[in-house]
Amino acid sequence: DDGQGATGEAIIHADDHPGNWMTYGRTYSEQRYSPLDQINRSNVGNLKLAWYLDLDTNRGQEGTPLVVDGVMYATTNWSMMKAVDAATGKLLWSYDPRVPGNIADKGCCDTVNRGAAYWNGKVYFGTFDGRLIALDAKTGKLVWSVNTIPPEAELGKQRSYTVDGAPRIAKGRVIIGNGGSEFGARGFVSAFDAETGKLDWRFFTVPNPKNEPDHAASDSVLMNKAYQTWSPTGAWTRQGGGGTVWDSIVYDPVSDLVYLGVGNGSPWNYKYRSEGKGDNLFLGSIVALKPETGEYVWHFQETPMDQWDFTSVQQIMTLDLPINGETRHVIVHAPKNGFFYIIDAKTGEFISGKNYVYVNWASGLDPKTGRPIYNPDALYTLTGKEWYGIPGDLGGHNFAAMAFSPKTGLVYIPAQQVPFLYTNQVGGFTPHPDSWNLGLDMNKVGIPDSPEAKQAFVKDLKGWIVAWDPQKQAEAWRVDHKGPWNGGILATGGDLLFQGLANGEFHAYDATNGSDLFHFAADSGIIAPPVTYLANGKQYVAVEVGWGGIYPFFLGGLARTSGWTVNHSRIIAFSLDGKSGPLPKQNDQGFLPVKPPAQFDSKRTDNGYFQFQTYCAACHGDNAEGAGVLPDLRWSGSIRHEDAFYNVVGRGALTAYGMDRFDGNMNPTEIEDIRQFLIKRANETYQREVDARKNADGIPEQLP
Ligand SMILES: O=C(O)c1cc(C(=O)O)c2c(n1)C(=O)C(=O)c1cc(C(=O)O)[nH]c1-2
Ligand SMILES: [Ca+2]
Repeated sequence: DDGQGATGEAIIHADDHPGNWMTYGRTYSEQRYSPLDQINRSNVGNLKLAWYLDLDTNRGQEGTPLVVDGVMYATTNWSMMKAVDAATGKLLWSYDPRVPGNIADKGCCDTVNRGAAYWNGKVYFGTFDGRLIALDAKTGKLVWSVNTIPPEAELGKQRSYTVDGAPRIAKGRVIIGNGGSEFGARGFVSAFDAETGKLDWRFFTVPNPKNEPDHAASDSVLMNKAYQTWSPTGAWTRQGGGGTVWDSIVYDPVSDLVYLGVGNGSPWNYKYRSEGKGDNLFLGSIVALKPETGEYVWHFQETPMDQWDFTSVQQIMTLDLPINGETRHVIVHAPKNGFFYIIDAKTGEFISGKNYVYVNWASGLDPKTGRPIYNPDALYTLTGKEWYGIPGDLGGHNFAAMAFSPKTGLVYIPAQQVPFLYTNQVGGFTPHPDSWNLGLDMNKVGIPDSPEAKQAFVKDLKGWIVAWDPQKQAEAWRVDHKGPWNGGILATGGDLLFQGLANGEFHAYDATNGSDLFHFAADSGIIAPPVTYLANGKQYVAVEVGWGGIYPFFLGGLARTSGWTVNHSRIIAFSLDGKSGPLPKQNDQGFLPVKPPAQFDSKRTDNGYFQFQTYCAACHGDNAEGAGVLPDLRWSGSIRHEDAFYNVVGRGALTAYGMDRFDGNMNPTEIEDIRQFLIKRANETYQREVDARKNADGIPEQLP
């Protein structure tokens, strides 16, 4: 017995039953390539909607649905699970773990969920409040549920642990990480027995603040190797250090290793975090572990001294690649920092790396070690000056999955350009409970303030597919999109690529040259990756529709430049003989501008802006302009009266809908300052937004 079990063998031999999609990236290699070819270049133009299922959450949908023997298991926003007849879209059962509404603000980036794992008749998924749940795949009944966050993780006022990534299963162990590095967190992953839910091992990705044993699998490597790369007294000792594993965890049966994609530092500010000293292992790294024990095997650090939110959590893919006449089993990786890495999957040896998007923070990688050659100006926490970084905190590529086609030899990356203005917090590191704690000036970061700089920033926003040739380490061709934050990619044996876009269109492209062969109006922005499967012998392509995630939350109104849609979250599925026609017409005007109160106290609006940017902007949009996912506060009824506003923001009248109460963070005067600021912003922008609704695309001509 090699410990794989029947499901492990089925995933390893996925191509023997290509009708299923049994794990997040379809195979352990996470290539997101399906050999199915009933739908191909010659007939994809006839693709039709086969069914759709409206979801009960109109927020970001990032899930990869699994399909096992004709049943689809889809996770949706607020950590809900739905089992659906994959041929008809009929709901078979659903499971709501009842995540408390007031914890939406404990995560940085929308209450999303990226998917489930399947093993031996059970489906597994994580919840935003930190649980891992196993359900009977047939009935949807609870088998077990565990809290993945240990008490010793110190869930304190400044710490936060949320789970939104898909669990992966290696040799009967369910492995799951979490998010939280924007608030304060110490990253770790846990492995649970798939049958019983019993904790098997745990691995912390950054050292114990006192360099003491955690009695975890990571103890020896952290104490012997990692601790020396941190200053002993930096803010990380209180703030956790970061390194959350919030997305990619991959088991590779060829090397028999588990790979973790490790996230950014906490706080972001390297000067405050580690007194400007050390590489800070294992931030921005891939770490390889033994699946049975969690024992450390190797690591490769992509971003030493992280200060840009350059997570290496982005999808880890393995493939066999001819390099200098020899086939090597490698990891290919396109993390946020903008470089495409090829790494030996067994040893972690750096083979090569090249930027797949424009980058200004490094001029390249050292050809021997793979260490970035820094632009000194990019080390803004050391220079003390502002830095307009490309990529910015959202990366050249974020959670949207890339795909590889063994037929073309190309990797297809949903790439983007979203700059970020990095500005240090002055006067030392000051954390705020329940807020992003970056060590950056929240009034100045992100998007530049002056109208000219803002216009230039909008011009810099870009989104496209890079077809990347890993053998040449060069771009083969590209498909341009309207803007950033488009969906993940699926490649198929029909020589097709499928991708949903931020502007609400679903497309099929020719995998050999990018020609646009099919598009469908899904009416709402798509950020999730499509899957394909067979039901009753017929090929379907399906995707979750729903606009959200961090991009529209934080960029707010500017995110509309990717294509304005109003969110109606759904699962949609296509086949060549689909009969479900176009989607029904829905409200396509979004949150309509409502004439605001005329009066506001201009002595209070500056502090209101400060409080808003600190506590509200990450969800309700920079400078109070919404992007159509959560309520646009400029037009909210509650800004019309001081008490009404305080009931929502201070006392939590809307906690059931995901709006936490903030009376523990701000006093009534500060909350009223925010209301005054919102009325000011509503007056400044009302006419522009009314006029914008008359444009065909609903986007203001003058942004900002
Ligand atoms: O540092 C972290 O712990 C953390 C967590 C998450 C998350 O859990 O979703 C994101 C990020 N960082 C992040 O940097 C990021 O760009 C991001 C985008 C998204 C998303 O789902 O839209 N999540 C996250
Ligand atoms: Ca982060």
